[in-house]
Amino acid sequence: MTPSARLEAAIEILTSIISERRPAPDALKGWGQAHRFAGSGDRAAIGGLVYDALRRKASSAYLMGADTPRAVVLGMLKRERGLDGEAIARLASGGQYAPAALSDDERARLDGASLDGAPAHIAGDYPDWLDDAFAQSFGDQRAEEGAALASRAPLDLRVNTLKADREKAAAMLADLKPEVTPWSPWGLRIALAADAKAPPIHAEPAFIKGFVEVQDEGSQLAALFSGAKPGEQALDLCAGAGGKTLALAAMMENKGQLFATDDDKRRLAPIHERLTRSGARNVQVRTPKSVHTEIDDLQGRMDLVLIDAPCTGTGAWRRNPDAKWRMRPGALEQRVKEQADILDRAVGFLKPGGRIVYITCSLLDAENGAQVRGFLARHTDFTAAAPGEGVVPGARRSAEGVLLTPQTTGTDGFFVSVLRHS
Ligand SMILES: C[S@@+](CC[C@H](N)C(=O)[O-])C[C@H]1O[C@@H](n2cnc3c(N)ncnc32)[C@H](O)[C@@H]1O
Repeated sequence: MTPSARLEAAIEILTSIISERRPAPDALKGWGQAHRFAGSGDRAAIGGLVYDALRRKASSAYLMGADTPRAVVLGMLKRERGLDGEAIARLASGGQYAPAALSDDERARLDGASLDGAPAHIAGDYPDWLDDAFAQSFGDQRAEEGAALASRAPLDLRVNTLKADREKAAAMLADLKPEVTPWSPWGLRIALAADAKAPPIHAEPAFIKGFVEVQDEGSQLAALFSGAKPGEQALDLCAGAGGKTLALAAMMENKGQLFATDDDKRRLAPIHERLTRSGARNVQVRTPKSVHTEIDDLQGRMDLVLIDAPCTGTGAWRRNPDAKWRMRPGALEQRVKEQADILDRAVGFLKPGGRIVYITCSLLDAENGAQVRGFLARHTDFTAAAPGEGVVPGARRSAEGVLLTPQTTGTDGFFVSVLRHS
């Protein structure tokens, strides 16, 4: 396909995402099935255009003075890809399979429009209704924080120290030019170009042998900040597919016990294969039963209960730009209630002096600082602390926890609080 035809396809797919409220992966897959002639390079390039348009939807529409899918895609080429009016006119040529030729107004906007004077939620590309929440978290930095959250994320890997060290893993992955991540002691980073497909990391010998796992550096740091130690008794209460569990297991060097569970057995299922590959031998997976008795025997026995809580996922918008425009206020209320319930449940599993490490991939105070303040008000025998002092100098620290963001630490957004029983 020509670059112009890819652009036309991206406009068509964005139309289906916006007008039919279709999830982006679903719309991209549907288009691929209906256009079998498109090769994998075409599909990756079109996916890159669609995701970049979603990332910069509000600011691109503002530049173009219209919020149609065509305007958003054209504006994105200027805003995200740095193309000038001339280059965009060559793509939108009006030729066969190409988008219609630029109107005079479109051309004028692509040549001259800017974001000067745009409100924070436009310059930061986040939903208008979240502006108060962003202001609470970031004050007058919210446009910059939002813009960083709208950027493309790299591919981060965590080196599994049960099997390899960073040098060895990097040498095995040399073709992909991995770089050491700035903060995590286990991280390797692979930069992704806009049109490049993510490398098939699952097919790399380093992955197959369990030397590396895919994990954002922010998620690695959240695990690091748990302070899990060899010999401890630890419970990962929201283990999901096991991203944090695997990191904790490596920190514990196969000594002590790590229990992993989750409310949803389908989410938990992939953990078994991942644990086998990792060489972790001190992890017991407790699959949920219909009546929740699977971890009753752990009451009062844990040094550490990790809660990687269900949350709005606002911190992961770099990876899932579709989600930010689909999020609704009711989802935040629901998550806040679930988080409070899980925090209260965790208390019973601690031994005296034990700690809860509460993690979200949210940037919203309701799920972070306010959630911790609520917990402390209900449980006066706990204190809160922000972990990781000196590890990540740019991160925002508060009495309740530490907040990592794409803008300050170059990671996904993560909040971590250590709640210690006194
Ligand atoms: C952020 S995800 C966990 C991600 C995982 N820890 C990782 O690092 O890959 C949150 C998880 O919490 C689970 N969850 C939601 N409500 C829960 C509850 N009440 N108790 C336990 N787990 C719950 C969800 O099924 C989901 O897998």
